[in-house]
Amino acid sequence: MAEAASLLTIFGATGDLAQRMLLPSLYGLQRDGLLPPRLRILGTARTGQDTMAYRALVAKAIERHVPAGEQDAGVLAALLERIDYHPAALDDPEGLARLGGVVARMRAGGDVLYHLSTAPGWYAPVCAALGAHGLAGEGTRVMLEKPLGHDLASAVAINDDVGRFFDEERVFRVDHYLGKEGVQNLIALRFGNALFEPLWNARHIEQVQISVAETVGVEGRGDYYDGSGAMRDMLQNHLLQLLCLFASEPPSRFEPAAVRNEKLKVLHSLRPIGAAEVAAETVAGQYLAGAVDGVAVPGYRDELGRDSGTETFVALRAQVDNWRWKGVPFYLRTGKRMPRRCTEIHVQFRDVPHSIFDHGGARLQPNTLVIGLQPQEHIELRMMTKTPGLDRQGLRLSPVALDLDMQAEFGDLRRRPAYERLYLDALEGNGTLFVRRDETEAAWAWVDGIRDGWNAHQMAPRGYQAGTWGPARAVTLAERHGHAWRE
Ligand SMILES: NC(=O)C1=CN([C@@H]2O[C@H](COP(=O)(O)OP(=O)(O)OC[C@H]3O[C@@H](n4cnc5c(N)ncnc54)[C@H](OP(=O)(O)O)[C@@H]3O)[C@@H](O)[C@H]2O)C=CC1
Ligand SMILES: O=C1O[C@H](COP(=O)(O)O)[C@@H](O)[C@H](O)[C@H]1O
Repeated sequence: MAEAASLLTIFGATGDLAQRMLLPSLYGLQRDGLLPPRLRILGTARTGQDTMAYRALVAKAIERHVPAGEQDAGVLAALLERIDYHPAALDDPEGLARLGGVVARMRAGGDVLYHLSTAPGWYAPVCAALGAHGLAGEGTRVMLEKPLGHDLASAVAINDDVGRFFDEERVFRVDHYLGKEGVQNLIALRFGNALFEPLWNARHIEQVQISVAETVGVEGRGDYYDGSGAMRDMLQNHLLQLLCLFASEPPSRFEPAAVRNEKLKVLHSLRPIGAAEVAAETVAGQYLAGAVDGVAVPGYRDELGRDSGTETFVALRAQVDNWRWKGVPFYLRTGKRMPRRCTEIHVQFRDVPHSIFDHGGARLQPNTLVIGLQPQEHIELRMMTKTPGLDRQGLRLSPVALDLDMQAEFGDLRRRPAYERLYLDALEGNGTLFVRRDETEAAWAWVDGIRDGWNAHQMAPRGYQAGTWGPARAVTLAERHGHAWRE
């Protein structure tokens, strides 16, 4: 493991992501005493301001985005004490050279973590400038925000540009879902219990559903989102990462190479969905005006203020062609303006081979396991049990849920932003919960095949009313195979 960084330099330190997520996460780490003791933080952006003005912006961001019950003047003061600001326009070589001087001074011979929280178009010039000033060598690492390209070719170009200055072990590609407690709990559930592994395969599992539903629309990010859509914004990264963690073989260790090698094998086993399959195996949708939580909301095009063929919903049936998963459908879906916010994995086990309880029309229901990631973390195992009481026809059975509620189990848990985990790990040089180059490129290759198929058929997204679970066609996608989405 690398030495803990002595300097964190955040590019884009005045931006929305920095204010809503990054600074509150650093505050959380400061509060829990988890920041490396010597760590200094250097914020940089285009805005011309001094350190005191930037510290005032940080204080305001903490006040707005950290829950009131977690705010503490002493913690804030200690965090602000670590922070400096230096303005630099990324298209100004002299400005970048001056910034380089500040970095060289502040790192004081220690390791540096650069977090590029800017538009990806800046990654290449920033890395080149760091390289030119001798600030990209050993002891430095770089954390990259998504989107990492909009297709395979653009992802390769970004990776090549960054790779000219930073070796792969020093590149930390963010998928913030990997920093979520619930996602790490999926890893714990699978590899910390002997119970599930024997059942975790096509012999015992009938179907798997991975749903990431959002109630929000595009929230002022319309310009970015309209060039992206649900497939590239969510499915290419977050949903495929969840699929990989669910479906991978057990890694030999919880360490970067072992975990990422196993995830990569899953991506390579995904059966391509191309022009011949897209109509049957995928559904794209775009929300129309409707109501979410009883509040009327406009349609996507009205929100955007222009016409658009971008999908805000996608559902598909994926197949992982390997010994473990042959024949098991993985239904993935994600969408904006759904009825409720919910990220969960639903596993349906196979029916019992022969039922001894088939009397009076009674039917056994298959066991199900629900791994809830958001908004609450919970694990629910649904099993058939005897219905209490007497019945002339024999035993009657009912489904009952064994429910593990993490809040109830572990007390009043603080909801940690994913970036707390990600910063902690990147500062210490641990890439286990970051995405390796080959993973992101394999994910793009698979998604590009689907998008090429859509383009070949000129498939336009189907409308769905805001506040519903997507176009009716998404229901038939599963029903055709005898399955139903869990809602
Ligand atoms: N916001 C979000 O929820 C999410 C964002 N991301 C990604 O994070 C990155 C940042 O996003 P976000 O914070 O929303 O973007 P913003 O547009 O809010 O912020 C952009 C930041 O980049 C700086 N910047 C822009 N142009 C220049 C320039 N020429 N020279 C120097 N600095 C410049 C801005 O500085 P200044 O203010 O001084 O102009 C600002 O600090 C993007 O890659 C985005 O895709 C990923 C997931 C979610
Ligand atoms: O990466 C993204 O994720 C958010 C959803 O993240 P969550 O942590 O709130 O589940 C999504 O809204 C955004 O469009 C996307 O870029």
